[in-house]
Amino acid sequence: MGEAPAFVADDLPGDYPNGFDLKSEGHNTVVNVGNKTYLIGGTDHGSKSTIEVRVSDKRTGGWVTPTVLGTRPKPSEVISAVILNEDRIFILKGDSSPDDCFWFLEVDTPFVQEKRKEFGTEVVAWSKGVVGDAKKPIVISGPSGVGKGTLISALMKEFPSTFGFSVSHTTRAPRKREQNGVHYHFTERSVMEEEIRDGKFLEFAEVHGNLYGTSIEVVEVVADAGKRCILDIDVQGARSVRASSLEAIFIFVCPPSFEELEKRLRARGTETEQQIQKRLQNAKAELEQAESQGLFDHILVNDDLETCYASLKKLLDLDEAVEIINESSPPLVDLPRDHSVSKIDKKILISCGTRERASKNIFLLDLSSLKGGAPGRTRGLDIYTSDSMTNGINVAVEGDGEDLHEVEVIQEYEIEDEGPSIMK
Ligand SMILES: Nc1ncnc2c1ncn2[C@@H]1O[C@H](COP(=O)(O)OP(=O)(O)OP(=O)(O)O)[C@@H](O)[C@H]1O
Ligand SMILES: Nc1nc2c(ncn2[C@@H]2O[C@H](COP(=O)(O)O)[C@@H](O)[C@H]2O)c(=O)[nH]1
Repeated sequence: MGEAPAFVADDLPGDYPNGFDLKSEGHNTVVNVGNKTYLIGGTDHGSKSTIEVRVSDKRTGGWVTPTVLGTRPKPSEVISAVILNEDRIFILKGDSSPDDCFWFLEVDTPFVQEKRKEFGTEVVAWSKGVVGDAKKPIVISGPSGVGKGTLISALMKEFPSTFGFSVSHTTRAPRKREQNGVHYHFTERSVMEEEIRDGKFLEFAEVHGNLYGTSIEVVEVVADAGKRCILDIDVQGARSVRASSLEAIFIFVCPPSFEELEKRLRARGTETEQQIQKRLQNAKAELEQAESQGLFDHILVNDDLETCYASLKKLLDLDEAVEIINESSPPLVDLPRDHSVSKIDKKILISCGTRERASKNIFLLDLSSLKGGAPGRTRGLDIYTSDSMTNGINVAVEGDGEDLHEVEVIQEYEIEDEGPSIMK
């Protein structure tokens, strides 16, 4: 079992850090992961009003405020936590809306380890848990002028409810007809550099002499709208996303020939001769890198536009002009305010009821098929009610309900075949 203990002041290595005090005890949870202690919660949120995190290394003592990546959850008066794989903490917010009760705080995933090196600070990353199996984001790369934007526009036009475009930030000047916030978030280099230092970007790269980047927030906004995110980014960016926890499908679009690429770039008429030369020069390197082992899942040759678009739809499993709206809208669960959690293998048991009045009503959260992670969303959570489990589950609540954390599973439980039930 990897259950986090309930908050007790004695668990703290030292005094309360800033933003946490005695008043907030019930709103906090303390989790020990390896040599580190994580204090999650706090009441002194100020105007930002989000859950705070402090970290203490048992070897050095004292509290550190980490660099926090991803959207932070709103505060909760009832927080429970469970450690998963020693690299992330699963958080349940008992008094939150159904779409806001499951969260993951990544503390030592490969993404966090990389960012820790990059920033030279303690780093944690939030990711919201999504019930059900939302589809993976799509990363589309390829040399400038190959037709990525044209293909993406066609997809967005034909399937407006399915896809959401990740509007990048860039320091390049807008072209005629490009709108701020629609095609790009046009920004000053100094502002973008500061935001990069603050950890706001999933990835960023210097491309053709300008800075481009995908903000974590943009990807989360698309996911929260229930849409599948499409990222149009260069090969360096694709490499960074591949290294992150954001599980995506990576597609590289190739021109039929270098001459045709040059023709398209010139015909578009948006770059100066000098810029065209630079983009063509970079295209050579990008075409070579497309072959890098394990970087791209699919390579599409954009010769005839219609044929290429049909191939793209085929590999994304899209039926001709049939858009399934809300296909993956997640099932909802109303997590009771009074509950306790325990972990067995890859399953989490949520027992309802107060400590004084124990109830045997149990929800089971299956974590075995988790996908994705910070930044963005952790998908694939499955919820089962005690009704949908056979009587193979036999839970003994020890004592008089005083300590509901002591839940002992006597037999292995089975789940009926009909799949996850939807709880409201
Ligand atoms: N299959 C095709 N055949 C001929 N022209 C095409 C084809 N696909 C796209 N084009 C044209 O090529 C030009 C470049 O396309 P687009 O702007 O979509 O490229 P891009 O890959 O998004 O470029 P960038 O990376 O610079 O944004 C456009 O004028 C577009 O109309
Ligand atoms: N790494 C990233 N690359 C990006 C991003 N947004 C766009 N791009 C790539 O830049 C070039 C040039 O684009 P243009 O609009 O100036 O023609 C192109 O290859 C895009 O894919 C980003 O957020 N990150």
